[in-house]
Amino acid sequence: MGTETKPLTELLLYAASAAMSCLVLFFGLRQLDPNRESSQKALVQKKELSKRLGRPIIHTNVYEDVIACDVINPDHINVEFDSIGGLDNIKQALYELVILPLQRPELFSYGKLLSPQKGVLLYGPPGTGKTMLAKAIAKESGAVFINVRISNLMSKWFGDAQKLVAAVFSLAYKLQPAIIFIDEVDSFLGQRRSTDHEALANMKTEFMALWDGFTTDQNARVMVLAATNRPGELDEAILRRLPQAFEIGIPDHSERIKILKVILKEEKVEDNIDFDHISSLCEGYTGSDLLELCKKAAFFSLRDLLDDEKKGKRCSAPRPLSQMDLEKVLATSRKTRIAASEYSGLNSQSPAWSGNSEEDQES
Ligand SMILES: Nc1ncnc2c1ncn2[C@@H]1O[C@H](COP(=O)(O)OP(=O)(O)OP(=O)(O)O)[C@@H](O)[C@H]1O
Repeated sequence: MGTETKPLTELLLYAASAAMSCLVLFFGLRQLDPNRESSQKALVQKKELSKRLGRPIIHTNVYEDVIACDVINPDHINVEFDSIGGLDNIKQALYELVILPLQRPELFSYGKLLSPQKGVLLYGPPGTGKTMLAKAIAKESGAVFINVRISNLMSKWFGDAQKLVAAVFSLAYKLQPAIIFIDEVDSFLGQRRSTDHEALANMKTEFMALWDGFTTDQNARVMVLAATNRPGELDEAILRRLPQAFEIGIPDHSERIKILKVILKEEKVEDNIDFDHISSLCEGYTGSDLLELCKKAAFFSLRDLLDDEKKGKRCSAPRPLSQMDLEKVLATSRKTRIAASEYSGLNSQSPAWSGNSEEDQES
């Protein structure tokens, strides 16, 4: 090898080792990045969202990326108003107050009287369908559903919680129409206590300020839906921002019939089920209890199929669910109005707007 090629070889070697060092540094730092996993997840979500919106990926900051993980594309929500049994008056009111302004904002631009609500509260016992209703609203209005998890904001991102709260609103604005859903709102925006951590107090203040900003912005197709089992624990300042509140109470007899029919709509069931009778055996049951009842009842037909198989019979599918299956479950469960009584105990100091409760209507 000639003496003139030696410097060239050395140069190449230097270049190769410098390139290797850069690569090692680059990949090493990427591995050490604590936000790597959530950024990757958020990028996938962003691509999905941009596909639905039919436009390039929106520019987001790192905080919005974290929130993007909790954004649900309405096309992927499998709950619609028809999947909810009962609550007919509430569904109608929510259509006018929430869905219409998101779908057809131009209708609400004539004068102040028709200016859209920016926040609605759903309150009532657990399992009565508040989350389901919020998702159905997002589905029906084509709005992205941002499920704000306070635990997410407060846990590993504790120091940045205020920035994350800001990101909830800025992302909602970028993706509008959008619904910001805050489940268990009392745990986040409940009455202020002297024991509240400073970060939580700051987060609440930030949330209220941003919310007020949206309320006055006519171009924002963003709605806050809040849900709680403990309306009595909400801060006065929050109640003022949620003038429209709906009690999602324990269903009555006719609503239970509707819920049972909705739950069993797509299932294989016998034609002669006496829904009126079954409903009368389910006093105090919530929609969630009724779902559990039907799930347990469905196991009887599965057990029959397995028994038949043991006896050497060939069965292609379990038999349809029968009235007897439902009655058997009801006979073994001692479920009464526990949920209802717990609820009224929890909310003995009900706010002024909770006057028309299920209990009142029935008595
Ligand atoms: N009115 C209803 N019609 C049909 N199904 C219902 C109804 N209410 C509740 N369910 C069933 O119960 C499940 C639980 O309801 P959901 O989570 O919406 O209740 P929730 O009021 O938000 O409860 P929590 O306060 O515990 O969050 C729903 O996913 C649905 O399957």
